[in-house]
Amino acid sequence: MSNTKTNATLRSATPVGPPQAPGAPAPTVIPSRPEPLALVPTQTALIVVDMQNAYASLGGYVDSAGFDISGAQGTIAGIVRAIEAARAAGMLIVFLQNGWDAKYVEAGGPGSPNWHKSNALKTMRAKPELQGRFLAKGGWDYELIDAMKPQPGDIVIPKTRYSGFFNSTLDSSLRARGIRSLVFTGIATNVCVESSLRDAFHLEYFSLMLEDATHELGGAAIQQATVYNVETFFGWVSTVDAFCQALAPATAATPAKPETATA
Ligand SMILES: NC(=O)N/C=C\C(=O)O
Repeated sequence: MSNTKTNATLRSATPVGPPQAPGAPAPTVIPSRPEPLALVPTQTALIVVDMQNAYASLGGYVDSAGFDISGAQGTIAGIVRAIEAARAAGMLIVFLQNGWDAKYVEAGGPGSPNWHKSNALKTMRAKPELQGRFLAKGGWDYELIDAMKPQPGDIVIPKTRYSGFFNSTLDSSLRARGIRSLVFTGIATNVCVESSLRDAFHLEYFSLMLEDATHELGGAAIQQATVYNVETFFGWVSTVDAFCQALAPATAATPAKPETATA
């Protein structure tokens, strides 16, 4: 929770959200900071960022590279609850999946900043016995964790860089379905979640981040930095409990209608 003076001053009780055409379904108001956010569930997608063994399982890439993922279990439980509530309310569920082909061509060579900054690539270069282990399509590390297997109607979108919008079909998939608002969950708060949410802002989506359904790479202060950035500059911040409770009436009124599977 961010307690800055600036945010306290700018907080408001009046809901905001995408404009609605006359006759559009009534929005659901999610308690959030700095204002409540009004979302129409059928025009909203829950984005699950990179919940792969690489980021959420012991022995995966970030664990092997030395990051602390001891909090990931709580994050997983929060995401599972958010997915269930979102699906029941008729929201689209989108799983982002980060990685590259088995030969790492998509990762870029020394001419790409990704080659120099990716801790997966750096760890494999430092320990050649691990070469091919991390984030390679077809491998265990790349797979979504067991708790998050997509269901019919969900969408899985591969990506090769931190932002889910870069060189991917995410934006066109959302626009084709009339999606105006996004709810962000996943790992890592400060890398792929924040990169994707920032791009969503520039593409005119209203973005909500569920802070307890995200996990950082770098420590608690890093988590707070992203929460501050989202709340102050790029979107809105809420919790899994607040999200699920707000959607409960919508869930009762709107039976889930899965779309044609594209996963
Ligand atoms: N999913 C992520 O936030 N990834 C962060 C770092 C990486 O992929 O190296």
